[in-house]
Amino acid sequence: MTPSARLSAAIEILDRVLAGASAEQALTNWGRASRFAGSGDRAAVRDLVFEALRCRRSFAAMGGLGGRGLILGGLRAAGTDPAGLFTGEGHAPAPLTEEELEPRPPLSELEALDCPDWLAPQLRDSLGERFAPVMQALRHRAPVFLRVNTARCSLEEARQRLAVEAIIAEPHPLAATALQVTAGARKIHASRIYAEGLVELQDAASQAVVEALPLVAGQRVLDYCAGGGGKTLAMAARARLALFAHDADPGRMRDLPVRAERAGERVALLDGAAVSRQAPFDLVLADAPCSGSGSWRRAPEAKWALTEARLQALCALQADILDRVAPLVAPGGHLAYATCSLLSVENEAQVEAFLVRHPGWQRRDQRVLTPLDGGDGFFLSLLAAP
Ligand SMILES: C[S@@+](CC[C@H](N)C(=O)[O-])C[C@H]1O[C@@H](n2cnc3c(N)ncnc32)[C@H](O)[C@@H]1O
Repeated sequence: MTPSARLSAAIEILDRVLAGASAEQALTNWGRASRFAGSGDRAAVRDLVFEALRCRRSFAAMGGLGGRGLILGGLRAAGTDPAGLFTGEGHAPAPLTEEELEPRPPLSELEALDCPDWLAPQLRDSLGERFAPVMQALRHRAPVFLRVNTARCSLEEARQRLAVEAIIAEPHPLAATALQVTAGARKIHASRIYAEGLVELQDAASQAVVEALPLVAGQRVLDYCAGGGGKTLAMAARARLALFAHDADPGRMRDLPVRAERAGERVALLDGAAVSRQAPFDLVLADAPCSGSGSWRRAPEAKWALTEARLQALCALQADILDRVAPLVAPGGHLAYATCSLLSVENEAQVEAFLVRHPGWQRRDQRVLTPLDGGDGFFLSLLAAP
């Protein structure tokens, strides 16, 4: 595909996303219908689509809010003259209209930061002086991290084995298990070391959260919002635990048994009734559903889909989950509350309110990570039961 044809493909996909399709689904559908596109084309189109979604507000201000406008705005933001690519020849987008050629006003601060107006006060309050740098960081592609299963393989051994398959990775200070992949990331899924369960794709901040948990061999541990089980498996690699996983949507844990087997671990999946039967636990991790604001680099659509009503509903759900898991913790045990949110209303405020509702509980540790630390934004509060 020519560079212009890739732009046309991205425009078509973005139009579908703006009409309500998920980016992943729209990219998959386009890929299936475009057998002519090679792997380089697919990767380039994917990058164009995700960049436009991360920078949706600024690109729209520079080009217009539609697939064509976003791609146009993205070219202008990069200092590329769109006229050379929007030629109308072959599969290129049509030439610019007179309206598209009209000068645009300079970007406002929030436009330039790709920040929704309604959320800016909360993000400013939550992040303080880190507000602008964090919002800037969220406009760029997230790094790729691997978690090395250090129960079975050292970081250096993993690094060398990856290098043999042309995957270049370096240790990262956020977590002792983390390798940041600097080249060859697309080869990871097909690599032998991945098939053997010695490495998993996992953000470094997620790894740091698990590293901060007081896990000791022999403990009974419940991952209450397990999802795909990224943190469940990271906990399994830290110590020999009796490990249980639950999720309100059991379908999300579908791949967990296979992933656990690949890692050489055992995890018992529990439905709601089984959770009560198996309680109490020495540690319950509640990696709660949240705005996802810490991971907007990876899932940029979530930034534009979030509304005030949705945020309120998420906060109510988080409080409900905290109240449900508290009685599952053994006396003196721990409840670890985590979110990938940057908003204090989902983090510190949620924990403060829990401590008021549950006298006797004590906060033992609390950490806030932002993309400025290298990985996704994450919050962890470790609470000790009376
Ligand atoms: C942030 S995700 C978990 C990610 C996962 N821990 C990981 O590391 O891959 C939150 C999960 O909470 C689940 N969830 C939502 N409401 C819940 C509830 N009331 N009880 C338990 N899980 C819930 C969602 O289905 C979702 O899988």
